[in-house]
Amino acid sequence: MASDSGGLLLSTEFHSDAKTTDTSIICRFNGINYTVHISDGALRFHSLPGYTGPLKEQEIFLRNILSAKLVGKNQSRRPLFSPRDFFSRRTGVYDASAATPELQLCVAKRVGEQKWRLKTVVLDFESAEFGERICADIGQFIEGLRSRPKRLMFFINPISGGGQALRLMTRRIIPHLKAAAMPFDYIVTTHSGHAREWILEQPDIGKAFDGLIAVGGDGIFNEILDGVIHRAQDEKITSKSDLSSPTVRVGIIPAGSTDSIGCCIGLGDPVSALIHILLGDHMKLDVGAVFRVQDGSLIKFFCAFLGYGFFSDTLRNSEKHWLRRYLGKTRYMLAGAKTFFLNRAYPGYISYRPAAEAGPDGYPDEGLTCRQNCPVCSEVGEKKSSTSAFSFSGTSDEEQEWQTLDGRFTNVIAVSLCCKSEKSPKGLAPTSHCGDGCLDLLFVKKLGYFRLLNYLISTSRGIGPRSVLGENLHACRAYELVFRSKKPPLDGQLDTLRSHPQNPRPSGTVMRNCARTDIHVKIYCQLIDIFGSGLESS
Ligand SMILES: Nc1ncnc2c1ncn2[C@@H]1O[C@H](COP(=O)(O)OP(=O)(O)OP(=O)(O)O)[C@@H](O)[C@H]1O
Repeated sequence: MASDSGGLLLSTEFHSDAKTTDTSIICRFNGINYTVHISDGALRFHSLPGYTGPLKEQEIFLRNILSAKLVGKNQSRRPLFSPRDFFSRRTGVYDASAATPELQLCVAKRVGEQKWRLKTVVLDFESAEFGERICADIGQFIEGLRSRPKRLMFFINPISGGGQALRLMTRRIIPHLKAAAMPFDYIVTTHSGHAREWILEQPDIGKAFDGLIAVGGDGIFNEILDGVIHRAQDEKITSKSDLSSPTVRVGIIPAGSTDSIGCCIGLGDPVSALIHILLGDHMKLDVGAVFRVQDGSLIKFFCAFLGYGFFSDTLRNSEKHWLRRYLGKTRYMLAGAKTFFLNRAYPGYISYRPAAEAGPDGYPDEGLTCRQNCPVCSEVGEKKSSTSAFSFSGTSDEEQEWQTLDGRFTNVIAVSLCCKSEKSPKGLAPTSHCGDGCLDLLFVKKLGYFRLLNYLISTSRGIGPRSVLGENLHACRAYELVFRSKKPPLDGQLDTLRSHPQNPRPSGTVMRNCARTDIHVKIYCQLIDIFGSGLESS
């Protein structure tokens, strides 16, 4: 997992030319004269003798510089973010004949928790030659950063978040991309499934782009996810498949109504999410897959949440087109109120293969949460890269005993991330990890109105589900799950399971296409590489 906290420099890839670094180059920075040189991957400024102010030494980490350009001093004094820079009247072109050029650096800066912004730093040099040398060294360093994307493709869902995605793209994202000199293409989707179709049709997507970025909510991101995973496989995907990881990275700029995936990996703020993409920060994510039990065929991939019962009924009710287009986030409140008053419970016959290292009673309600450079995910990642037998299950040990459970459930959820959002600050499963190769399963048995309300309020206040639900909650961490809504002929044995066409319709965003089908859910450990660096430790 690559990450950058604040202004820390992480790279040692730069080997500056000794002649350049040893020479004293004098520049003016924030009105103060400094000698400047590059060492240990940073531009270092030392004030000249006689300076008595507080800013005797300063540094800018090269790792955080996104672009560097020389402009003639009298040609452009505008900051890089002036909207005028992005239209044809742009005039900031370096003129070698200008006697005193200035170097404009576009620098990523952490300005708060999970918040990054681009700043323009202007350095005035005594001579054009000095400016050119520093600019060339910075350019060479940036070129050498292999994790930095060179070209990006954006998919903008015009209906995400009640129509905010397009506005966000034109007003904030494109100006920042231009400031960072990042080449990009974009598609404004015209229909559901557009992004996925486009990805599947492209001959060499991994060569053309270093990242495919969703601008919208979790739905458009899942389309991209589905497209890139299908592209990476040579054969048809079934429940027996061991999937290859896509070569192209994916990303998300949150502009949807809930943006759960973005929130779980520290990308709740759109501009900060873009800056992580531009810096090339990336991490691995588990991906869940839903198969038909009957024939093992793939129904869908998911990256955060799979549900049956309360949350999925709410999502399904909120998916009505006109609600989505005009009501944005409010639609979840209306749909939630309707689901609450109906207070349905559904039968479920469940088998699951528990994860080896689950807590004392099978599930760690309190414990280590997934953060930047998470030790749990790193350990699993190392195991994955060193063991050829390692498949989806987080371990090469396939001998885990299957467990069974049945009853009537108000809510059944399987998550691969903590599923944080504005409505649930700690998430539906606060201790879930992004890349541990496990599903967190939460089975909420039938609840009365009072307990249901209590559960919903506590979720929105960040209180763990176990303390509220007690014995009404069965929670566990598992590698795979079989869910049936009608009693199976033989419990716990995958080979003998049959589908039941007369089953009630399962609900939820992921399950809605698999009406009347028994499902087999598997988690694929660290299958995709996503731009982002994880939640910062608070
Ligand atoms: N042009 C389009 N017209 C209609 N639907 C689209 C279009 N482009 C994409 N979609 C579909 O819209 C659905 C919802 O989109 P998305 O999740 O991005 O927004 P949202 O619902 O506002 O956000 P969230 O999922 O965070 O609540 C997705 O399933 C996607 O396939």
